[in-house]
Amino acid sequence: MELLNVSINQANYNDKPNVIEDILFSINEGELVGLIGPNGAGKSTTIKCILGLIKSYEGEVQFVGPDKNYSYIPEHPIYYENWTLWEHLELASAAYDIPQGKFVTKAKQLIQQFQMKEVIHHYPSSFSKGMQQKMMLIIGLLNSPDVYIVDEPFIGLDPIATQTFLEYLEKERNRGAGILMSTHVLDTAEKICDRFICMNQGKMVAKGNLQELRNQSDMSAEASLFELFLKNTKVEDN
Ligand SMILES: Nc1ncnc2c1ncn2[C@@H]1O[C@H](COP(=O)(O)OP(=O)(O)OP(=O)(O)O)[C@@H](O)[C@H]1O
Repeated sequence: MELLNVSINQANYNDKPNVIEDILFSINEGELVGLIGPNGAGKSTTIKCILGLIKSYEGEVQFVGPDKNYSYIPEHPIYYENWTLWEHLELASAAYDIPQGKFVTKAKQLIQQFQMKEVIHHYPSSFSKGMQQKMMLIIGLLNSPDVYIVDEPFIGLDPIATQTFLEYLEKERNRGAGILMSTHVLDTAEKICDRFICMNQGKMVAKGNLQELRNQSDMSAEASLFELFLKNTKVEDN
């Protein structure tokens, strides 16, 4: 069953027209879709359109079915300087309207799993980049949404946190959540994603599962996601 339908004809920033064009895909229940492409390809812009942060795009983004909720895990940590980790979680819980008992159990479980117990009452400005990223993951995972929109979650995470996050994603997929995840970490994406959307210079240049990408790209049955990425995003020298 479809959870999210994205059909963007074009989007622009004030001074830049057609930053992305003809982006068309959907996310189904229990599916993890990888959004890949070089720096500046338009992945974050696509995500911003989905989140409603770019008002001037042409097209439609539709969460299918009644009362669908989503979580956004940003690429760059966003936080309030004067609020502790726990206060951030309380704020998120209020925003998501999570019952108090359920919130406390889930928040403590996530804090334990992401090894942040020691800093539960500390300010995120005192955290390392990876710890700030873990706080973003914990906030994003708090409300068990129907859809996750995740923008490059892996940068700065240590291997244990990466493993914890991947296990969580797998659990959430089994529950039926759909996930759109932008990432440059192609070896991980190759292992965990069901399908891929490959963007280059604002356009979708390939989409499908690994085998479909290989067929579309005229590559062998052994071609890795990295090789498919290179083939589809090659910039010709003038
Ligand atoms: N706020 C902005 N104002 C103007 N142009 C922008 C803005 N944000 C991004 N762009 C431009 O839009 C294009 C797409 O950028 P976007 O951030 O979507 O790429 P990306 O695929 O997410 O890249 P990366 O992998 O580096 O995060 C780039 O040419 C970029 O310069």
